[in-house]
This record gives sequence, C-alpha cells and structure tokens, in this order.
Amino acid sequence: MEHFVWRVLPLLTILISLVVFFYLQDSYRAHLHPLVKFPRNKCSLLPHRHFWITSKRIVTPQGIISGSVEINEGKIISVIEGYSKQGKSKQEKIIDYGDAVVMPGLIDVHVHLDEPGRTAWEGFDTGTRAASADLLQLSTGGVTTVVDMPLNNHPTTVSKETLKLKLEAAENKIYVDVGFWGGLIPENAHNTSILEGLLSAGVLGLKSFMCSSGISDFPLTTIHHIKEGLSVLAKYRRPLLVHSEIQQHSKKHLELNDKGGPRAYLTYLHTRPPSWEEAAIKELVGVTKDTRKGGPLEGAHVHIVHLSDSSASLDLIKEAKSRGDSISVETCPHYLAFSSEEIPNGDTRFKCSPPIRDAYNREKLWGAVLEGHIDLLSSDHSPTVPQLKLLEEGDFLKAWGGVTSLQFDLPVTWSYGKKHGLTLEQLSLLWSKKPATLAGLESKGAIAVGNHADIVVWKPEVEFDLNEDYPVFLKHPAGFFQMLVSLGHNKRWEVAAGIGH
Ligand SMILES: NC(=O)N[C@H]1NC(=O)NC1=O
Ligand SMILES: [Zn+2]
Ligand SMILES: [Zn+2]
Repeated sequence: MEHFVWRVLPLLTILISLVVFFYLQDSYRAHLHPLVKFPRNKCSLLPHRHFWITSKRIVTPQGIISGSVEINEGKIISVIEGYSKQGKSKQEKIIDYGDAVVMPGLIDVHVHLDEPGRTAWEGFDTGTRAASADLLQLSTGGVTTVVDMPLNNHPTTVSKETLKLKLEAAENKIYVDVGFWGGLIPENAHNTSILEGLLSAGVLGLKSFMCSSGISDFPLTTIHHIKEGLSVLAKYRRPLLVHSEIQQHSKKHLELNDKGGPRAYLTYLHTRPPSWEEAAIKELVGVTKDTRKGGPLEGAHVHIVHLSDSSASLDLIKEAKSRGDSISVETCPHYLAFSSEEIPNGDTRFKCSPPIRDAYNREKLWGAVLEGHIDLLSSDHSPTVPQLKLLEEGDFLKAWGGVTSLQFDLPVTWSYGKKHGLTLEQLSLLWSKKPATLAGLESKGAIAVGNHADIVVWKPEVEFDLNEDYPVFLKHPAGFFQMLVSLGHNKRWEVAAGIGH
C-alpha cells in the first residue's frame, strides 16, 4: 500500500485538563451535576499546582491574544496580555509554548460510552482515553470533557437508579471529565416523578429519539412525549437533545432504489431521505415556539443532534431561531468530511443515521457552520463490535449504524475546516464555548478567569504522517482515521494544500 503523508492534521498534543480532582468534585456534587472529574493525580503531564502558560496565540472570548494564563489548582486565575509577561510572583513555574495555539479543551456533548452493559462496544476507559489521547502524546485527542448519551448502555439511563449504575461504572476509569444526559422515553415522559428524579440526580439534560434507536430499552418518543418532557425541563432550565428523524413511508423508495442491493451505499441512503429529518424538525419547531420568552415552555431548550440535511431541515431551524425560539443544532465531523459519492459499496464503517449525504449537501453544511447557523459540533461517537458492523458481509441495511470518531474531533475538524476558511475562534466556539453552554457547564468552554483550566495546546501548522500504522486509542479498529486513509483523502489534500512530496 502506498504510503500517504497526512498533510493537514496537526496537533501538538499537550493536553492540559489540569483540574484537581478533590477540589472540584465536591463543588459539582453540591450542584447535583454528576460531572465526574478526571483524577489528575493519575496524570503526569503537568503536575504543578500553581503555574503559568505563555504563548503568542491564546484563544480567548475576546479574540486571539499573545499573553499568559495563570493556573492554580485547576482553575484559571488570571489571563494577561503580553507574551512571557507574568504577574508579580516569579516563584511559579512558567511553561512557554511559543507560537503554539492555547485553546480551551474540546467538549464533546455527544458520545456513547455504552457502559454498563455493552462494554464490548465501548467503555469509560477506552472512550475517555480516545478523547484525550494524551498518554501516548498522539497528534489527536484534545477533548477534555465528554457528555455521555443515555443509550447504548444497558440498562439505559432513564431513571435515577440507572444513572447511579452509570456513575458506579465510571468510577476510577475516566481520563477526561464526563457528564451525563438522561433518556426521555414514553415510560418516564408520562411519569413526572421518574423524570424529576433523574433531573434532580443531576443529568445535564435529556435525550430522545423520534425514530427507532436500535436499542430495545430506548423506545422512540412522539411529539406528545416530547412536550411532556419539555414541560419538566422548563422547570430545570435544561435542554432536550433530539435524534430528529421520523420514519416516512420508505418502502416505495426501497423498491425504486434497491437495484444495487443491500451492499450499495445508495440503497441505504435512499432508505433515509432528508424528508425523515425534515418531518421531525417540522414537528419540533411547532413546539419550540412555546420556549420563547414569556411562553409556556420558557426555560426549556430543544437541541437537534447530528443534522445531516443542510437544505429544508436547516431552513426550518433557521426560521425558528429567527422567531426567537430556544433551539440549537449540531453536526458531526463525518458529515463534514465525507460524501455519499465516495463511500464504497459494502463499507459499512460509513453507516450512520441520518446518513452521510452527497457532496452538495456537505458543502452547504460547511456554509452553515461558517455562517454560524450550526451552533456546535459533536462526534456522535457510537461504536459497536465488528461483528455487528457486518464488515465482511457489507450489508448496509442490517449493519449497526454508528461512526467511531472521538479521537479525531479536533484534527479532522481543523483539517477540513481550514480548507473552508474556518478560524481558530470559530473552532473554539463550535467545540468548546457552545457545547459548554448547551450542557450548562458554565465554568468550562473558554479561557477566562474563574474557569476550569481545561486547555489544549497544539500547532495548527504542523503535519504528521497518517497511515495504517498510526496508533489509535479506539477500542475497535474500524475508526474514522482508517476511513480517511481508505478513501485517500489525505493524498488529495496534499494537492489542495499545494504541498508536494
Ligand atoms: N443508538 C445509536 O447510538 N445510534 C446512533 N448511531 C447513528 O449512526 N446515529 C445514531 O443516532
Ligand atoms: Zn442519534
Ligand atoms: Zn448518538
């Protein structure tokens, strides 16, 4: 196999999720948010208690500055302009990163860690190591907080009792901070006390599906269940994240388009047309009008997860926003990196829902990201065991839908984003500030005084070899980067970037 050089994925992996465990866990407990902290004493990266970071490119809410950040016990205690200029006391350690970018750590609000119950698919240990990827000093990672989805673990996280199982499963196994979403399902939607129990126990918000989730103890919710859920969420001022697809009568589509058989990517694509997303979002925006100021659902918020359709579905969201509804939307690196035209038949690694659509759709999605119509990015990291991906059989209709991507959030977004004109400030809004706001993590997502010192340091201009041998922390090998390598994206990009080799 030809040796490709990955020209566009740079990350000087100096991950500094420096939060001191004992200091913050208690304060979180006090707020009843079960955000589980990574115990820093396990990490040898930056063992100092009180120190300074200095760099010529620090991404702050006020823009990129040349300056210094003072950190004490895992908190940012001052940010000053002026490279290599520190405060009065010179006792503390100063770490000079030169012109490397110092940015808030990424917050991935859409990760399926699958534990307890499906640890063979993913787990707290492997999943959070992939997020940080710092232990091997890899040029990937950069995620300092993940928020775990209420499925595909078993049992699903739909009550305070099942949340407790999650917290127990996470104990001593995590390498980044972890928060939890709870599940909204018909059973608890009709039982306010279960839902209130779950929210009081500290989930950061709820998640529901408007189509089959593929997980038997996570049934779909109709718009009626969603309204019930939102009325409880309004009280807690937390969001509902919705997998926004409603099954349309797709049999006809299948008959018309299944000529390629189940191994053809187009067959799968046609089973889940954009009309599924549009139908769900149409129902949701019918309800979000009540989330406006003074409305009966004020305080509740609807967040559309993993948008793929950048046409009618996105337009509905834009209209709702312009009316003042409390609504937001995310998309994922796989929708921004790939297009249906290039997915090989039988390569079920690319199967996810909603599906990856054509290149025209992808470019429109990028436009929406750059213009700020897409609020944030997330991975929807959802692995399974290779057997269920049916890699041999290549049956797109039967294979598990889900992409394994968490480790590549930053390098993939930056590599493709750079080509589209994405700035570092935008990158940091999409991956840190906006996700923190969605999850209600007020002390995260920005390099600002008082915030947690969750920081990633990297060099956007440095390139590294991405080839079959690149080490990954993924539990399963069928991951995002092998997908990139197999499509030869990196090679094409060398040309696009004007770099020969
Ligand atoms: N259950 C689950 O993780 N489903 C995810 N996989 C995917 O491709 N889309 C999803 O919603
Ligand atoms: Zn989903
Ligand atoms: Zn998901």
